[in-house]
Amino acid sequence: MRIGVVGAGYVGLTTAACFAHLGHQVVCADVDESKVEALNAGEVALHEPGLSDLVAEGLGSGGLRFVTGSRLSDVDFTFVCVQTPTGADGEADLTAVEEVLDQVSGPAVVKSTVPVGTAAKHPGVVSNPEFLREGHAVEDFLRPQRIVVGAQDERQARAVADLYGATRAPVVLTDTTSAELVKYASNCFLALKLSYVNTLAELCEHLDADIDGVTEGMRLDNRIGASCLAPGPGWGGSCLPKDTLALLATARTAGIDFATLEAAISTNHHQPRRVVDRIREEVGPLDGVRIGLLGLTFKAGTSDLRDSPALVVAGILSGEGAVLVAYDPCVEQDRPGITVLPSAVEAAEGADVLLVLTEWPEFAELDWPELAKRVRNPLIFDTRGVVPPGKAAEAGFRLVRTGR
Ligand SMILES: NC(=O)C1=CN([C@@H]2O[C@H](COP(=O)(O)OP(=O)(O)OC[C@H]3O[C@@H](n4cnc5c(N)ncnc54)[C@H](O)[C@@H]3O)[C@@H](O)[C@H]2O)C=CC1
Ligand SMILES: O=C(O)[C@H]1O[C@H](OP(=O)(O)OP(=O)(O)OC[C@H]2O[C@@H](n3ccc(=O)[nH]c3=O)[C@H](O)[C@@H]2O)[C@H](O)[C@@H](O)[C@@H]1O
Repeated sequence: MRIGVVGAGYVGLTTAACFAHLGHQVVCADVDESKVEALNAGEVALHEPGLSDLVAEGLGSGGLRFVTGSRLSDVDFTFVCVQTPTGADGEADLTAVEEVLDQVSGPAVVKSTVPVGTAAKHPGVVSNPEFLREGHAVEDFLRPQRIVVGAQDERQARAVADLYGATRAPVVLTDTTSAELVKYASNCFLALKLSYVNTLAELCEHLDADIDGVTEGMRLDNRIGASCLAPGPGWGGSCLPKDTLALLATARTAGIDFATLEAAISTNHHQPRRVVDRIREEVGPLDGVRIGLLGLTFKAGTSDLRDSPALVVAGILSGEGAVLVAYDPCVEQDRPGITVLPSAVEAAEGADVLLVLTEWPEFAELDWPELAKRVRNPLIFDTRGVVPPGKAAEAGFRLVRTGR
């Protein structure tokens, strides 16, 4: 099939490259001219395993090309993959989506996360929400756990589902409104789980229990499931925060009191402050205290800093006068109030505290004796549970772990 994709961000570029890999003829448009130029030269700025290879494969075979703009012609389907940031009152801002939909001539398929009821306002528009995780975008697209397609008639829905043919995932065909709600319902459920576990971690600290043991016992129950049970400095990223606010706004408009979702959001706001409070309890006032941050991205496996809880924690620390340096395997540029250094050892130089904010696996393998030589005070706060307690203790560090 001839597939058009509008938007070459995380979702659009992955969609375009993967559909080309599945044998379709794909053209991907973006308004960002420099992005399009780089992509046509095979340069992929996103840190996504396998994505550069698929883009190179598509460009090489002629099955994938990039153009500047929003309007595509001579395609069988146009996938809309532009951003939907938080707008007024928490609702998703549909400016970019509406702009693209106004220009599509043939069948349009919305992959962007849009408020429930959006597709129904546009005759013939199909909803096909995307569930990929950053850092696993290609893997999740090619081996999805499900494909959800909402359409006004079943034949149209089936035609869109068939585009994924080779992925053999379970397919849910439904109406557009339900498909749009599946997306928000899923992201918000993950947020509920994460806020629940972050509060459990806080409780563990007061009860002298160990969150790792607690979640190990929970995750063996299939009904609970194994994912989203690792506590951290709060959930972030470009989607969970905006999608929780958007569903809450939808519920408010419908006159529904979505108390569990509201609680998940307010619990999350409390997490960065909790990290800072715990550090202050240990070291006293933070003015002039040098802190070596390990990790800045919103989670491991991505270079994405959008809505990163690590940056929220850093902002509070900096507001209290702490001096911040950082190391992150995927971040090179300084951030406001944070000097970014090229290695963990350099971030440890002269530090009063080391603070782990992202669960990069390499943080489990750091040269602890070398770090211990560099710091001024051998104290580590680990909000992600990645630092091996035995090795840290052997090197002379005192380790404080969230939820333990
Ligand atoms: N990032 C993720 O992991 C996931 C995101 N989503 C949803 O997918 C949508 C897109 O998200 P991302 O890919 O992260 O966004 P992004 O911000 O990375 O990419 C959006 C792209 O669209 C382009 N664009 C904007 N307006 C345009 C227009 N009128 N014509 C052509 N191009 C235009 C931008 O230049 C940008 O390159 C959002 O609704 C998001 O909620 C859904 C699942 C996963
Ligand atoms: O709509 C979206 O954009 C996507 O949002 C999330 O994907 P993503 O934002 O890539 O991140 P997750 O891996 O879900 O993590 C979200 C946040 O929760 C945190 N988290 C996750 C898991 C966990 O056990 N503990 C934990 O603190 C992460 O550090 C991160 O800050 C969903 O997992 C995807 O299914 C969805 O498609």
